[in-house]
Amino acid sequence: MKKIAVLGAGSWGTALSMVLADNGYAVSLWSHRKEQAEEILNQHTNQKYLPDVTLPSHIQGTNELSEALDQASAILLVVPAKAMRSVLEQIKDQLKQPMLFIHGVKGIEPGSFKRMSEVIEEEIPASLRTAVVVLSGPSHAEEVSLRHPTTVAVASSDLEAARKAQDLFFNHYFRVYTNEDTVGVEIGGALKNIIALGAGMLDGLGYGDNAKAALITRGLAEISRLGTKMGAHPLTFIGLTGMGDLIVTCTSVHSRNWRAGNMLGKGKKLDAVLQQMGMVVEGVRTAEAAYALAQKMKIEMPITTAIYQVLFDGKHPKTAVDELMDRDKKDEIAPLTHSLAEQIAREK
Ligand SMILES: NC(=O)C1=CN([C@@H]2O[C@H](COP(=O)(O)OP(=O)(O)OC[C@H]3O[C@@H](n4cnc5c(N)ncnc54)[C@H](OP(=O)(O)O)[C@@H]3O)[C@@H](O)[C@H]2O)C=CC1
Ligand SMILES: O=C(CO)COP(=O)(O)O
Repeated sequence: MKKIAVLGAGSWGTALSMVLADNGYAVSLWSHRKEQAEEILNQHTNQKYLPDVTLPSHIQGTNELSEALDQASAILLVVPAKAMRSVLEQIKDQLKQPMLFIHGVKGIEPGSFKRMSEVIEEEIPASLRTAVVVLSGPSHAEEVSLRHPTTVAVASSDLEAARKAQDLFFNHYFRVYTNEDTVGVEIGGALKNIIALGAGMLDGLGYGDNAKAALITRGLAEISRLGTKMGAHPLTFIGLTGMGDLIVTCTSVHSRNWRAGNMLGKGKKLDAVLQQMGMVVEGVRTAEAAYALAQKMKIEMPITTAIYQVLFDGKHPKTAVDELMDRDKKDEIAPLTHSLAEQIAREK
């Protein structure tokens, strides 16, 4: 039985381990907390992150990175974005041969504002990695752990590596598409969390479906503007990892970003919200990163800016909505066709 090392034993690392175990792989699921690793190993549960789920017995919990990596044929990283670099620093001296690196992280590194595949490529020497693949799409861990039908994309500039990742995860309830646009898949997956915070705020304020549809659609427009400027293919944003993930995260009660936004919309303070969540809410730090990138690259991102101001400048969510509605009159499509023309020119 081939072995996969899964690093990060939160909701998503655990749910993806179940998919791999269902596909016949032995999974070594690493937690940085000893008691959690022992719970997974001995009780076959992960009560904090996926209560009421029984894990297949060939998912072995471990607190030792060396044990997780021993004999593994691929590494799946599923830690919060802010922890990615430190986990890579801990594993790089333990790698004995080049490995396939896959990550399922939807965030941008705080401070450097780098995408996760860039962080992996910086930390792991080329001689120790065969390729880097990102797995992303509309996929709440809670539903995957119930084996409900789910679709995702695996993206890499190395299409063969993406196909290998597709083979690892693909099964009758987990349908996996390949994509060659790593930038678009990573930017869509990370930035949808900011819009999901906004969706929660709208619901918390008591607004309806019109406002939510507007937020999702115009949110996607500004994500696409930034993403294409960073080199993404514009069509990626209407796929699973763009529009698909926006739909699920902005409308599902499973979404931690939506739930956090909802509490903010009802007037709770950010610190209290994050404390109550007790799980990663990637959209908060990603809002900081996207706001900084938008300023640096001179991209208009009014919704991201408004959410940033609610999170960090104490702006009331209702004031943010009012200001967005009162902005200058615009054309809907012209700025997008401009980005598309730029992309076509780049590809020529
Ligand atoms: N949940 C989901 O449905 C999905 C999540 N994702 C993405 O997956 C990534 C992980 O999220 P998710 O699993 O949901 O998060 P959770 O909050 O459920 O779990 C995070 C896990 O990472 C651990 N962790 C925190 N800091 C460190 C560190 N410094 N070193 C090692 N481990 C650490 C936590 O440990 P501790 O318990 O000690 O805090 C916990 O086990 C995020 O980028 C998220 O956007 C993507 C798709 C779906
Ligand atoms: O990315 C996700 C679903 O596709 C999970 O979103 P949350 O982190 O908001 O729960």
